[in-house]
Amino acid sequence: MWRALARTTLRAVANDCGSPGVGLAPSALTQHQLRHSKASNRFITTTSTAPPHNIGIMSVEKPKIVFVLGGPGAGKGTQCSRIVDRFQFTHLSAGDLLREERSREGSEFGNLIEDYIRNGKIVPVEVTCSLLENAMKASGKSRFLIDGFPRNQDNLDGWNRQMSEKVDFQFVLFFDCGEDVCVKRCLGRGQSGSGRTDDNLDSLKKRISTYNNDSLPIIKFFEGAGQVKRIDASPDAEEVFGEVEKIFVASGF
Ligand SMILES: Nc1ncnc2c1ncn2[C@@H]1O[C@H](COP(=O)(O)OP(=O)(O)OP(=O)(O)O)[C@@H](O)[C@H]1O
Ligand SMILES: Nc1ccn([C@@H]2O[C@H](COP(=O)(O)O)[C@@H](O)[C@H]2O)c(=O)n1
Repeated sequence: MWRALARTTLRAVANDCGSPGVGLAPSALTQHQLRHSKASNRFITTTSTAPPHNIGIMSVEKPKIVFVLGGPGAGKGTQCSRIVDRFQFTHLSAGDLLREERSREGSEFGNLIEDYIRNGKIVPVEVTCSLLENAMKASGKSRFLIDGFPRNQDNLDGWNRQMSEKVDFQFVLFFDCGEDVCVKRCLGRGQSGSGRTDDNLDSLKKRISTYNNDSLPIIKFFEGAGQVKRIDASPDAEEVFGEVEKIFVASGF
Protein backbone atom coordinates (compact mmCIF):
# COMPACT_ATOMS: atom_id res chain seq x y z
CA MET A 1 0.00 0.00 0.00
CA TRP A 2 2.63 2.51 1.10
CA ARG A 3 4.88 1.32 -1.68
CA ALA A 4 2.22 2.22 -4.22
CA LEU A 5 1.66 5.55 -2.54
CA ALA A 6 5.35 6.29 -2.37
CA ARG A 7 5.80 5.43 -6.02
CA THR A 8 3.02 7.82 -6.99
CA THR A 9 4.47 10.58 -4.86
CA LEU A 10 8.01 10.04 -6.06
CA ARG A 11 6.88 9.88 -9.67
CA ALA A 12 5.06 13.19 -9.23
CA VAL A 13 8.22 14.74 -7.80
CA ALA A 14 10.33 13.30 -10.59
CA ASN A 15 7.92 14.53 -13.23
CA ASP A 16 7.88 17.99 -11.70
CA CYS A 17 11.62 18.08 -12.16
CA GLY A 18 11.47 16.79 -15.69
CA SER A 19 13.20 13.49 -14.86
CA PRO A 20 13.18 11.30 -17.96
CA GLY A 21 12.75 8.16 -15.81
CA VAL A 22 14.92 6.00 -18.03
CA GLY A 23 16.21 2.54 -17.03
CA LEU A 24 19.70 2.49 -15.62
CA ALA A 25 20.94 -0.44 -17.63
CA PRO A 26 24.46 -0.88 -18.96
CA SER A 27 23.18 0.58 -22.21
CA ALA A 28 22.03 3.80 -20.53
CA LEU A 29 24.05 6.51 -22.18
CA THR A 30 23.23 9.56 -20.14
CA GLN A 31 26.14 11.08 -18.25
CA HIS A 32 25.64 13.52 -15.41
CA GLN A 33 28.22 16.20 -15.07
CA LEU A 34 28.41 18.68 -12.28
CA ARG A 35 29.53 22.22 -12.10
CA HIS A 36 29.33 24.88 -9.46
CA SER A 37 27.63 28.08 -10.53
CA LYS A 38 29.43 30.99 -8.88
CA ALA A 39 26.58 33.33 -9.87
CA SER A 40 23.94 31.42 -7.91
CA ASN A 41 26.30 29.55 -5.55
CA ARG A 42 24.51 26.32 -6.49
CA PHE A 43 25.51 23.00 -7.95
CA ILE A 44 24.15 22.40 -11.41
CA THR A 45 23.77 18.99 -12.99
CA THR A 46 24.10 19.02 -16.75
CA THR A 47 22.93 16.01 -18.67
CA SER A 48 24.40 15.08 -22.00
CA THR A 49 22.66 12.32 -23.90
CA ALA A 50 24.38 10.25 -26.53
CA PRO A 51 22.57 9.53 -29.83
CA PRO A 52 19.38 7.47 -29.40
CA HIS A 53 19.98 3.79 -28.80
CA ASN A 54 17.38 1.57 -30.41
CA ILE A 55 16.40 -1.27 -28.13
CA GLY A 56 13.22 -2.14 -30.00
CA ILE A 57 10.59 -3.77 -27.78
CA MET A 58 13.14 -5.29 -25.40
CA SER A 59 12.31 -4.33 -21.83
CA VAL A 60 15.23 -3.30 -19.63
CA GLU A 61 15.07 -4.29 -15.97
CA LYS A 62 15.76 -1.58 -13.46
CA PRO A 63 18.70 -2.18 -11.12
CA LYS A 64 17.81 -3.35 -7.62
CA ILE A 65 19.09 -1.17 -4.83
CA VAL A 66 19.39 -1.53 -1.06
CA PHE A 67 20.20 1.50 1.09
CA VAL A 68 22.63 0.67 3.92
CA LEU A 69 22.43 2.99 6.92
CA GLY A 70 23.70 3.18 10.50
CA GLY A 71 25.91 5.30 12.72
CA PRO A 72 29.56 6.05 11.94
CA GLY A 73 31.52 2.86 12.55
CA ALA A 74 28.43 0.65 12.93
CA GLY A 75 30.03 -1.79 10.50
CA LYS A 76 28.25 -0.94 7.23
CA GLY A 77 31.33 -1.27 5.05
CA THR A 78 32.44 -4.48 6.76
CA GLN A 79 29.06 -6.14 6.22
CA CYS A 80 28.73 -4.80 2.66
CA SER A 81 31.96 -6.60 1.69
CA ARG A 82 30.48 -9.85 2.92
CA ILE A 83 27.17 -9.27 1.14
CA VAL A 84 29.11 -8.63 -2.09
CA ASP A 85 30.88 -11.99 -1.74
CA ARG A 86 27.77 -13.96 -0.82
CA PHE A 87 25.01 -12.31 -2.86
CA GLN A 88 26.77 -10.73 -5.86
CA PHE A 89 25.86 -7.15 -5.08
CA THR A 90 28.01 -4.19 -6.07
CA HIS A 91 28.97 -2.02 -3.11
CA LEU A 92 28.87 1.74 -3.60
CA SER A 93 29.82 3.73 -0.53
CA ALA A 94 28.82 7.39 -0.77
CA GLY A 95 31.67 8.26 1.63
CA ASP A 96 34.24 6.36 -0.50
CA LEU A 97 33.01 8.04 -3.69
CA LEU A 98 33.28 11.45 -2.04
CA ARG A 99 36.80 10.70 -0.76
CA GLU A 100 37.77 9.53 -4.25
CA GLU A 101 36.36 12.71 -5.81
CA ARG A 102 38.18 14.79 -3.16
CA SER A 103 41.48 13.22 -4.23
CA ARG A 104 40.84 13.36 -7.98
CA GLU A 105 43.28 15.70 -9.64
CA GLY A 106 41.51 18.74 -11.01
CA SER A 107 38.30 18.12 -9.05
CA GLU A 108 36.29 21.27 -8.60
CA PHE A 109 34.90 19.91 -5.34
CA GLY A 110 38.02 18.67 -3.52
CA ASN A 111 38.24 21.44 -0.92
CA LEU A 112 34.52 21.60 -0.38
CA ILE A 113 34.28 17.83 0.19
CA GLU A 114 37.21 17.86 2.62
CA ASP A 115 35.58 20.62 4.66
CA TYR A 116 32.29 18.71 4.85
CA ILE A 117 33.95 15.42 5.77
CA ARG A 118 36.20 16.87 8.46
CA ASN A 119 33.23 18.59 10.04
CA GLY A 120 30.89 15.62 9.73
CA LYS A 121 28.49 17.60 7.53
CA ILE A 122 26.54 16.17 4.61
CA VAL A 123 27.75 17.21 1.16
CA PRO A 124 25.02 18.70 -1.11
CA VAL A 125 23.13 15.92 -2.85
CA GLU A 126 23.87 17.19 -6.37
CA VAL A 127 27.48 16.09 -5.87
CA THR A 128 26.82 12.77 -4.14
CA CYS A 129 23.90 11.62 -6.26
CA SER A 130 25.79 12.26 -9.50
CA LEU A 131 28.79 10.32 -8.19
CA LEU A 132 26.47 7.43 -7.32
CA GLU A 133 24.66 7.45 -10.65
CA ASN A 134 27.89 7.63 -12.63
CA ALA A 135 29.36 4.75 -10.59
CA MET A 136 26.25 2.64 -11.13
CA LYS A 137 26.42 3.15 -14.87
CA ALA A 138 30.17 2.58 -15.05
CA SER A 139 29.82 -0.74 -13.20
CA GLY A 140 27.38 -2.20 -15.71
CA LYS A 141 25.89 -4.21 -12.80
CA SER A 142 22.32 -4.56 -11.64
CA ARG A 143 22.33 -5.07 -7.84
CA PHE A 144 23.65 -2.29 -5.65
CA LEU A 145 24.28 -1.67 -1.97
CA ILE A 146 24.17 2.10 -1.58
CA ASP A 147 26.10 2.56 1.65
CA GLY A 148 25.78 5.75 3.72
CA PHE A 149 23.00 7.28 1.67
CA PRO A 150 20.46 8.91 1.99
CA ARG A 151 21.90 10.63 5.07
CA ASN A 152 19.52 13.60 5.37
CA GLN A 153 16.41 15.13 3.81
CA ASP A 154 18.45 16.85 1.08
CA ASN A 155 19.94 13.44 0.09
CA LEU A 156 16.49 11.85 -0.01
CA ASP A 157 14.89 14.66 -1.99
CA GLY A 158 17.74 14.72 -4.50
CA TRP A 159 17.59 10.95 -4.94
CA ASN A 160 13.85 11.11 -5.52
CA ARG A 161 14.34 13.77 -8.19
CA GLN A 162 17.23 12.13 -9.98
CA MET A 163 17.05 8.38 -9.38
CA SER A 164 13.88 6.95 -7.90
CA GLU A 165 12.26 6.30 -11.27
CA LYS A 166 15.36 4.60 -12.61
CA VAL A 167 15.80 1.94 -9.93
CA ASP A 168 13.92 -0.82 -8.16
CA PHE A 169 14.23 0.06 -4.46
CA GLN A 170 14.22 -3.01 -2.17
CA PHE A 171 14.67 -1.97 1.46
CA VAL A 172 16.86 -0.13 3.96
CA LEU A 173 19.37 -2.29 5.82
CA PHE A 174 19.84 -0.54 9.15
CA PHE A 175 22.82 -1.39 11.35
CA ASP A 176 21.76 -0.31 14.80
CA CYS A 177 24.69 0.28 17.13
CA GLY A 178 25.22 2.26 20.35
CA GLU A 179 27.22 5.47 20.28
CA ASP A 180 30.01 4.23 22.55
CA VAL A 181 30.62 1.14 20.41
CA CYS A 182 30.60 3.27 17.23
CA VAL A 183 33.15 5.71 18.65
CA LYS A 184 35.40 2.88 19.85
CA ARG A 185 35.32 1.22 16.43
CA CYS A 186 36.09 4.43 14.52
CA LEU A 187 38.96 5.34 16.85
CA GLY A 188 40.27 1.78 16.49
CA ARG A 189 40.05 2.11 12.71
CA GLY A 190 41.99 5.40 12.89
CA GLN A 191 44.67 3.80 15.08
CA SER A 192 45.03 0.94 12.62
CA GLY A 193 45.95 3.45 9.93
CA SER A 194 42.70 4.16 8.05
CA GLY A 195 44.17 7.51 7.03
CA ARG A 196 40.69 9.02 7.31
CA THR A 197 40.69 12.67 8.36
CA ASP A 198 37.49 12.10 10.37
CA ASP A 199 38.48 9.11 12.52
CA ASN A 200 39.27 11.40 15.47
CA LEU A 201 37.24 12.42 18.52
CA ASP A 202 36.62 15.96 17.33
CA SER A 203 35.16 14.93 13.95
CA LEU A 204 33.33 11.99 15.51
CA LYS A 205 31.36 14.25 17.87
CA LYS A 206 30.15 16.21 14.84
CA ARG A 207 29.40 13.08 12.80
CA ILE A 208 27.36 11.62 15.65
CA SER A 209 25.43 14.82 16.05
CA THR A 210 24.70 14.88 12.29
CA TYR A 211 23.62 11.24 12.49
CA ASN A 212 21.23 11.88 15.40
CA ASN A 213 19.78 15.09 14.00
CA ASP A 214 19.68 14.41 10.25
CA SER A 215 20.08 10.69 9.50
CA LEU A 216 17.91 9.07 12.18
CA PRO A 217 14.78 10.92 10.98
CA ILE A 218 15.34 9.46 7.51
CA ILE A 219 15.62 5.94 8.95
CA LYS A 220 12.45 6.58 10.98
CA PHE A 221 10.69 7.73 7.83
CA PHE A 222 11.50 4.47 6.04
CA GLU A 223 10.65 2.53 9.21
CA GLY A 224 7.20 4.10 9.32
CA ALA A 225 6.75 2.85 5.77
CA GLY A 226 7.71 -0.71 6.75
CA GLN A 227 10.82 -0.64 4.60
CA VAL A 228 13.56 -1.06 7.20
CA LYS A 229 15.33 -4.33 8.04
CA ARG A 230 16.98 -3.62 11.37
CA ILE A 231 20.02 -5.47 12.60
CA ASP A 232 21.74 -5.32 15.98
CA ALA A 233 25.26 -4.35 14.91
CA SER A 234 26.95 -4.63 18.31
CA PRO A 235 27.98 -8.32 18.24
CA ASP A 236 31.09 -9.45 16.37
CA ALA A 237 31.11 -9.20 12.56
CA GLU A 238 30.51 -12.92 12.06
CA GLU A 239 27.39 -12.93 14.20
CA VAL A 240 26.06 -9.75 12.56
CA PHE A 241 26.54 -11.29 9.13
CA GLY A 242 24.50 -14.33 10.22
CA GLU A 243 21.51 -11.98 10.63
CA VAL A 244 22.27 -10.11 7.40
CA GLU A 245 22.37 -13.38 5.50
CA LYS A 246 18.92 -14.40 6.79
CA ILE A 247 17.46 -11.10 5.58
CA PHE A 248 18.87 -11.38 2.07
CA VAL A 249 17.82 -15.01 1.70
CA ALA A 250 14.30 -14.19 2.95
CA SER A 251 14.18 -11.34 0.44
CA GLY A 252 14.83 -13.71 -2.43
CA PHE A 253 18.53 -13.02 -3.07
N1 LIG B 1 30.80 -6.27 14.31
C1 LIG B 1 31.98 -5.69 14.53
N2 LIG B 1 32.63 -5.90 15.68
C2 LIG B 1 33.81 -5.30 15.94
N3 LIG B 1 34.44 -4.45 15.07
C3 LIG B 1 33.82 -4.22 13.91
C4 LIG B 1 32.57 -4.81 13.57
N4 LIG B 1 32.21 -4.38 12.36
C5 LIG B 1 33.17 -3.55 11.95
N5 LIG B 1 34.14 -3.45 12.86
C6 LIG B 1 35.34 -2.61 12.80
O1 LIG B 1 34.90 -1.28 13.11
C7 LIG B 1 35.48 -0.34 12.24
C8 LIG B 1 34.38 0.38 11.47
O2 LIG B 1 33.78 -0.55 10.58
P1 LIG B 1 33.24 -0.11 9.16
O3 LIG B 1 34.29 0.66 8.45
O4 LIG B 1 32.70 -1.32 8.52
O5 LIG B 1 32.05 0.86 9.63
P2 LIG B 1 31.13 1.84 8.80
O6 LIG B 1 29.77 1.76 9.37
O7 LIG B 1 31.27 1.56 7.35
O8 LIG B 1 31.81 3.22 9.15
P3 LIG B 1 31.67 4.66 8.48
O9 LIG B 1 30.23 5.01 8.42
O10 LIG B 1 32.42 5.53 9.42
O11 LIG B 1 32.31 4.57 7.13
C9 LIG B 1 36.46 -1.11 11.36
O12 LIG B 1 37.74 -1.01 11.92
C10 LIG B 1 35.94 -2.55 11.42
O13 LIG B 1 36.96 -3.48 11.26
N1 LIG C 1 25.64 10.62 1.77
C1 LIG C 1 26.81 11.05 2.30
C2 LIG C 1 27.75 10.16 2.82
C3 LIG C 1 28.91 10.65 3.37
N2 LIG C 1 29.13 11.98 3.39
C4 LIG C 1 30.36 12.56 3.98
O1 LIG C 1 31.40 11.60 4.07
C5 LIG C 1 31.71 11.37 5.44
C6 LIG C 1 32.17 9.98 5.64
O2 LIG C 1 31.11 9.09 5.31
P1 LIG C 1 31.22 7.54 5.68
O3 LIG C 1 29.92 6.92 5.26
O4 LIG C 1 32.37 6.98 4.92
O5 LIG C 1 31.42 7.48 7.15
C7 LIG C 1 30.47 11.81 6.21
O6 LIG C 1 30.73 12.14 7.56
C8 LIG C 1 30.06 13.03 5.40
O7 LIG C 1 30.87 14.14 5.68
C9 LIG C 1 28.19 12.84 2.86
O8 LIG C 1 28.38 14.06 2.87
N3 LIG C 1 27.05 12.37 2.31
